[in-house]
Formats: sequence, structure tokens, C-alpha cells
Amino acid sequence: MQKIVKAPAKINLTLDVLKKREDGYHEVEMIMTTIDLADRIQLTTLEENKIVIEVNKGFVPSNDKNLAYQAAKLLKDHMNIKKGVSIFIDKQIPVSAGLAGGSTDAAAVLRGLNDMWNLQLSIDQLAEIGLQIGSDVPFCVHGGTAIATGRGEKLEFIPSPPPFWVVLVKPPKGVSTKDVYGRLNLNNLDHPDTDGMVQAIKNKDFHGISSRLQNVMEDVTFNLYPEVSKVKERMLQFGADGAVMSGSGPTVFAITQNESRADRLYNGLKGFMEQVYVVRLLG
Ligand SMILES: C[C@@](CO)(OP(=O)(O)O)[C@H](O)COP(=O)(O)OP(=O)(O)OC[C@H]1O[C@@H](n2ccc(N)nc2=O)[C@H](O)[C@@H]1O
Ligand SMILES: Nc1ncnc2c1ncn2[C@@H]1O[C@H](COP(=O)(O)OP(=O)(O)O)[C@@H](O)[C@H]1O
Repeated sequence: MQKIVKAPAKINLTLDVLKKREDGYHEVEMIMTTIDLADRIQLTTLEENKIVIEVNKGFVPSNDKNLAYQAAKLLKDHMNIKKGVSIFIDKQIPVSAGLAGGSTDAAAVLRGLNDMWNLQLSIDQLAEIGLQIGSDVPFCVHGGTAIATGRGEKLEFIPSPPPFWVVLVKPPKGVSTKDVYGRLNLNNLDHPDTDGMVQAIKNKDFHGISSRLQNVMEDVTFNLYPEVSKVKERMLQFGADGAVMSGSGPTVFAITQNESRADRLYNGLKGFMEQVYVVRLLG
């Protein structure tokens, strides 16, 4: 048996951190949506009871550290499945980038194996299993556009934003999510207008969306890597309607509804950055 699953990246249109919790995680409030920048995952059933991972990027782990491995293991244990699976990951999403690349691979494996092995678990049950792997996995299991609260796992789905282009730049740095959370000064955050953003999305008001992009983690990552903040400045100079960092970074994305402006942004940014992508929303 074989199956191919698509694993799309997410961006955070807003990202707010409300407080630190007793369990060490932070209480967040963020608006997440999926974009058409995706890994492709090929699942093949094995007679032997083992999990094999293959990735087309050398620096991504191909052992039990891979979140796709952890997803297969948890699902097999949960359902007491004795057959194995070979997982080939065609990695297109930049790694350690704030785009939930690992989480979305794990989510795609949960969805894909549930289908391929006809396990009949609901999406909510898969999301619950996924939370054991990471805070962003439940959102990635569902996809779409949602307000995420709690650790990021409490999801309220909202309609998709109006269509727009997303131009992403992944600067040549990786950041640790844990480190960025740890460096936040919770008493001095400039909180996003989350309610205003939700209304703008519901009203399909592009200007309302582009003017409310905000992420409280930007200051931390921009202080660590001032060149990341330069990318955002350049995006605005090149005609972006709005620009913001995704997640803990360092990826910064710009949005525009105008295709020729997206092309201009791509060409301008490509002049000084290697990893630039232009994609549509999947939302
Ligand atoms: C910041 C965000 C925004 O979407 O994305 P990324 O930058 O990873 O894409 C997420 O909150 C990242 O979620 P995820 O990457 O799944 O984090 P996890 O693996 O669960 O946790 C990694 C570490 O981040 C910290 N963490 C994570 C989530 C949270 N709500 N509070 C935290 O303090 C904890 O220190 C934890 O040990
Ligand atoms: N399937 C996977 N794809 C990418 N990274 C993975 C995967 N499995 C484990 N990792 C590890 O997870 C870490 C974070 O990667 P990633 O999910 O891309 O970050 P982010 O959540 O910031 O987008 C990296 O150190 C990487 O080695």
C-alpha cells in the first residue's frame, strides 16, 4: 500500500503571548493560516514492524528525532498496529524557520496513515495525538485558518482571508523556538489587535489585514539577528502592503493582492537573499 500526502506550511498573521504557565509553556493567542508551500510525503506500508525515514535534505534527522517518525510511532502504539511504514519526505519548507515544517510533516503522517490503514480516527482524535509531538501539530492536522489559544492547540476556525500573494524570505539563520520564548519580556509587549484582525478576515478586508500583521516575537529575533529586521524593511520599500515575521522566525513574509507587485518583490528580494518564495494562501 502506498499514499502521497501534502504537508503545507503555516504562517502567523498575528502572534501574541499572554503569560507564562506553570507547565513552562506560554499562553498564546494567534491567527494561523496555511500556505501553498508544502512538503510532499510518500508513505509505503512495510510487512516488518519498523518505521523507516528518508529525507532529501541531509541536515533533517532521519531517525526517531524526526517528528514524522514520532507521529507514526504514536499512532501505531495508540492503535496497536504491528505493520511498519516507510516515510519519504520531499522537503520544500525551510527548516527551523517559523513555518511549522516538522509539525506539518507529523500532521500529514497522522492523516495519511489514518487513511491508508483505514483506522477511522476523527480529525480531532488525530489532533489530540499530535499535541504530544508539538503545540503546532493540532493546527497542522486541521489546516485552514484559525485563532489558536492555550499552548496553540485550542482552535477556533474562521473563514479564509480574501486571496493574496505571500512572498517569504528565509534568512540564512535558524532560530530555536524555545530560546525565543525564553527571551520574551512579557511585561513590555506591543500586543496585536487580534479582534480587529479577525473582523478584517471575516469582512474580507485586505487593507484591514495588511495593516494589522503583528508578532510579539519580532523584537527578540530582530535583536538577535538585525539582518532579519532589514528584510522586513526592504519588503516594505519594495511595495509590500504589509510584512511581518512568522512564528519565532527567522522567516519574514510580505503580502499583496497585486500579482505584478508580488513579482517585483520577488525579484527585488532575490537580488540579495537566496531563499525567496512566492505562494498563494491555502487558508
Ligand atoms: C512560535 C510558534 C507559533 O506558531 O511557532 P514556530 O516558530 O515554532 O513555527 C509556536 O508557538 C511553537 O510551537 P511548536 O514549535 O509546536 O512548539 P513545541 O515543540 O510545542 O515547543 C517548543 C518549546 O517552545 C516553548 N513553547 C512552545 C509553545 C508555547 N505555547 N509556549 C512555549 O513556551 C517551550 O519552551 C517548548 O519547549
Ligand atoms: N520532519 C521534519 N522537518 C523539519 N525539521 C524537523 C523534522 N523533524 C524534526 N525536525 C527538527 O525540528 C527542528 C525544528 O524544525 P521546524 O519544524 O522546521 O521549525 P519551525 O517550527 O520553526 O518551523 C529542527 O531542529 C529539525 O531538525
